Amino acid sequence: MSQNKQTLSFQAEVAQLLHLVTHSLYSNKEIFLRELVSNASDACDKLRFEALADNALYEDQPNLEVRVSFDKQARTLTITDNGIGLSQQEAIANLGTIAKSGTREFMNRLSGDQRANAAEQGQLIGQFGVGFYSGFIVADSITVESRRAGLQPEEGVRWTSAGTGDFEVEALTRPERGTSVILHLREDATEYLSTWKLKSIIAKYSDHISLPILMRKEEWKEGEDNKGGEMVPTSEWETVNQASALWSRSKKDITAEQYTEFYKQISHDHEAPLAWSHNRVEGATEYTQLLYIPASAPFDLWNREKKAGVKLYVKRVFIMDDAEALMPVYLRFVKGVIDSADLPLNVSRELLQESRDVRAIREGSTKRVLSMLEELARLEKEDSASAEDKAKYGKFWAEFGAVLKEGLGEDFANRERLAKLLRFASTQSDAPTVSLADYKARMKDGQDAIYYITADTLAAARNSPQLEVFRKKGIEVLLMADRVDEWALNYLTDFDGTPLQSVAKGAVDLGKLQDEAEKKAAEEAAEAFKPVLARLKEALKDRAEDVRVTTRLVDSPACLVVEGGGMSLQLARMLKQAGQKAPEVKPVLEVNPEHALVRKLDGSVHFHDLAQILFDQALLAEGGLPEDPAAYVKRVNALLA
Ligand SMILES: Nc1ncnc2c1ncn2[C@@H]1O[C@H](COP(=O)(O)OP(=O)(O)OP(=O)(O)O)[C@@H](O)[C@H]1O
Repeated sequence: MSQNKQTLSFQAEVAQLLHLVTHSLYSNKEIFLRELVSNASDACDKLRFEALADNALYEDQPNLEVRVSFDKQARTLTITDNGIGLSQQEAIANLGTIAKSGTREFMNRLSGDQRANAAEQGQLIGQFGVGFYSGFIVADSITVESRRAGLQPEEGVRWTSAGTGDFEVEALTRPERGTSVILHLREDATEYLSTWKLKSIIAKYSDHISLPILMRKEEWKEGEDNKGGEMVPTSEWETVNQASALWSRSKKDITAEQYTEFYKQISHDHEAPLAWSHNRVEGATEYTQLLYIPASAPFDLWNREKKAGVKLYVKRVFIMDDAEALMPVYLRFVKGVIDSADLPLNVSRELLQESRDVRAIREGSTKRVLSMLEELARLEKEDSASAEDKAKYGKFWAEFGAVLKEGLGEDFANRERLAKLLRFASTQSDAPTVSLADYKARMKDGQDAIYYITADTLAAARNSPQLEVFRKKGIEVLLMADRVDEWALNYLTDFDGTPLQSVAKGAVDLGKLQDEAEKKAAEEAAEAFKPVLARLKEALKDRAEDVRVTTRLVDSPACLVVEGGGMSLQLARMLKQAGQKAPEVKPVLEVNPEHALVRKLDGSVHFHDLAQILFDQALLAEGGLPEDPAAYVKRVNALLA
C-alpha cells in the first residue's frame, strides 16, 4: 500500500444519495453510461476551453475523444477521456460532494416525498440521472484514475470507493492526460460486458455528443475443441457515435427523439420539452440556434439572478454555460445552444455584454422564442390539433406565464407580441385562459376600456366590492393575482387601441354603459349626501385623501380606491413586505349612499366610530389590515353590544 493513501468521508448528502442509488430498484439502469459519457465529454470541452489560453495543455494528444472498453474476466467496464483530468484536490472535492444543481433538486424531491417507495425512487434516479454517482447503479466499486492537463505524470490520482461512507485517494503516475472511470460491475450487471449492448446505449443517449466515442472493433473467433465461437475485441478502435454536434446537423436528419434526448441532456430535465426551434441564421451575424421551451418550471425560476439556460459555442467549441447575455431575463426558462460563427473564441462574459453580434443574436433568439410561443397559442385554438398539442400553451402559461409578463416592462420592442400572449382569469373564466383579444371580442356595446383588478389572491380579486357594478352590468373584469401583475400592467396601457383600466384606480366612469336615468339618480344621491360627506371627510382626514359617493358598489357600503396615476394599495403592501420603501398611499374612500349602514350615518350618535369602521372594513375587503386592529374590534363590539 502506498504511503500517501488517505481515506476520506463523503459529504453527508453524497452518502445518502449513494445509499439510495444502491438500494433502490432501478427501472433504467443503463443511464449510468449516459452520465459518465457526458462527464467525459464535458471534461474534453473544458480542456478545449482552457487550451484557448494555453495551447500546451494538449500535450501530444490534440484529438479529444472518449473510449469505452470492458474486460470480461476482470468484470470491469472503463470509460476513458483525454479531457481536462482531475488533480488530487479536485478528485477529493468533486467526487466527494454534490456539485450539480440537478442532483440537488433530485435530492430535494426525494426528501420532499418520503412516501415514495424504493421502486419510485429508482424511477426518479433513472429520470434525473445523478451524474458520476450513477456508476454505482451497476458497480459495487469504482476506481477513477486521472491526471490533470498541465501537471506532471507523477501528479496523477487514483480514487476508489465501494459507494459506502468513504473513499480512498492515492498518488498515481499516469503519463496520459485525462480520466478513466473503471466500474467493477455487480453480479447482476453482466449484460454491460457486451459491445452490442454498449453500442446500443450509446446510440440511444449519446449519439449527439460532438466528440468521437470509440470502442474496440470485434471479430468472430471460432471456438476451440468444438465449443461455439464468439465475437472478441481486437486492438483496433472504431467510432460508434455520429460524433457531430446535434445542432450542426441538418434538421431533416434529426428525429424528434434525438431532439428530446439532447434537451434532456443539456437541461437535466426528465420531461420532454413543449417545443423547440432549430435554425441556422445567416446574414450580418451568423449563428445556429437550438432553443427549447421546457414543460415544467425549475424550482428556482423565481430567482431573477438565476443563470440563463443557454450554452454558448463558437464554431462548435464550447465557451460557456448560462450565457445570460444571449437571452433577456424574462426568457430565463429557455434552454438550448447558440453556436456563433462570428464571436472570437476567447470571448468573455464582459465582452459578451458589449458585443454587437451578441445583441443581434439576442434579438433574433427572442423573436424565435416568441414565435414558438405564438405557434403553441395558435395550436390551442386549432381544431385539427391533437389534444396534447392543444394543451401545450395552457401548460406553458401555468408554468411560465408570470415570468413572461416581466417582459412587458423589460422588452419594449416586443411588447405588442407579448401582450397577445397574455392569459388571465376573469369574472367569466375561473381558469387563466382569457387573452386580451378574447376579452375585446366579448366587450359590451359602449364599453371603451379593458377592466382589470389586482389583488393578493384570485379569490380576493373575485370577491372584491369594486366589481359589484361590473357584475351587475355583466361586464367582464380580468382578475390578476400574480405578484408581477401590478408592475407589469404599468407598462401596458392599452391593447389594440383599447385602454386598460384598473377598477380600483380613479373614479369609475362607466361612460356610455350607464343610462341617463342612472346618471341622474347618482347625481341626486351625491347632492343629497353632501353634508354627510363633509363630516366623513373631517372624521377621516388623517386616513383618506378624499371621500366621495360612488356608483361602483351594489352590495357593499364602501370601498377604497387610489387616484388614477397612484400606486395601488396592494403594490404598496407588497413592497413593504419585501422590505422596500413604498410611498404612503392615502386612498380615497368611496361610499354607497344606497347601503343601510351608510344611511345610518346621518344623525347617528356613533358617527365618528361608524366612519372609522367603514374605512377599516373597506381596507379589510381589499386585502389590507386596519392599522390598529384592536381599536377596530373594540369599536365593532361597542356597536354590537
Ligand atoms: N471524466 C471526468 N473528467 C474530469 N472531471 C470529472 C469527470 N467526471 C466527473 N468529473 C468532476 O466531478 C464533478 C462531479 O460530477 P457529477 O457528474 O456528479 O456532476 P457534474 O458533472 O458537475 O454535473 P453536470 O452533469 O450538471 O455537469 C464534475 O463537476 C467534474 O468536476
